[in-house]
Amino acid sequence: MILDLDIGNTLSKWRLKDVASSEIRSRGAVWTREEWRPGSDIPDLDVVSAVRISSVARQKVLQETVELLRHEVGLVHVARPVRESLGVVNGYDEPGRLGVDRWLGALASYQLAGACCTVDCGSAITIDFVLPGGRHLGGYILPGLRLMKESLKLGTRNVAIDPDSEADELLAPGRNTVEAVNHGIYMAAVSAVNRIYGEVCDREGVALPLLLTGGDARVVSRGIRVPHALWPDMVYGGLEACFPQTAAERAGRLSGAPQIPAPVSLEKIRASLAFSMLL
Ligand SMILES: Nc1ncnc2c1ncn2[C@@H]1O[C@H](COP(=O)(O)OP(=O)(O)O)[C@@H](O)[C@H]1O
Ligand SMILES: CC(C)(COP(=O)(O)O)[C@@H](O)C(=O)NCCC(=O)O
Ligand SMILES: [K+]
Repeated sequence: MILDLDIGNTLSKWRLKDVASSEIRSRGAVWTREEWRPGSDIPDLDVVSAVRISSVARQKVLQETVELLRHEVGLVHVARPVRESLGVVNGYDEPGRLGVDRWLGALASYQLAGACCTVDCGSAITIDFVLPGGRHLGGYILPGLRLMKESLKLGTRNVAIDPDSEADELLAPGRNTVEAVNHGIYMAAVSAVNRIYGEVCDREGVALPLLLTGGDARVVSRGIRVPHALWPDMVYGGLEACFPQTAAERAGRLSGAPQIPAPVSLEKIRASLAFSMLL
């Protein structure tokens, strides 16, 4: 089995993948701030022959995790952002400073769609762009839904936005504090994604495929006006692309990869941008 780890600022996600069949056997998540120890929440390491890690948590979390795993597993791959990989050229002035989750998401999406806007809705919401040809432009970082809510300190942090709510409901004026906060931050997040996507496509003169991932991707998706795909395993896809272990991975097939809907035309993107600027 391959153990894939995606350690974010809030949750450490894991999944076990069968080397022979390339199937995902199990998955789970633990809070990152709690010490990460194999146990009831974590799979049995006896069956693991290789580990692949993406981590944006404190250095210490990664160090401890790697130390622990090296004792038990022969092969431990830790992903790092680099200047160029798999046809993508990192847009950061200092490539090593780009969050590795952003880098892996961009690599996976570029492999799948040839060019992309990737949106990772986790503790932070990150938006990255890769042009046809592989130039990563850099991106945007804003607080995620949960962080925005916590920063208001209105005692609403434990009331999550129901991911099944309709966008129309979430965009209506709130009639109590929880609603007002939830709808406010929702509006902030989806407006930013819609606007940034439109601005960058306009600027670069290309309608890019749009892909979403992260714990809040489903709910953010409801407010995105243009065609897009949800890919919960996008960061894992980057690990597969960087450190292929199975026959399917070596052939470039990324697990759980979605169908990518054709983006709307650049003319439409520009028209909607012009309209929003009138308001
Ligand atoms: N069951 C859940 N437990 C915790 N957070 C969740 C859950 N479902 C959705 N979320 C949302 O997902 C976010 C975490 O998403 P994730 O992509 O795992 O973030 P990160 O990679 O930063 O750890 C939380 O901030 C929260 O808003
Ligand atoms: C921006 C992030 C905090 C997002 O992390 P996440 O929300 O997935 O936990 C992470 O990608 C990170 O630490 N990046 C380093 C800074 C940068 O990308 O510029
Ligand atoms: K994120």
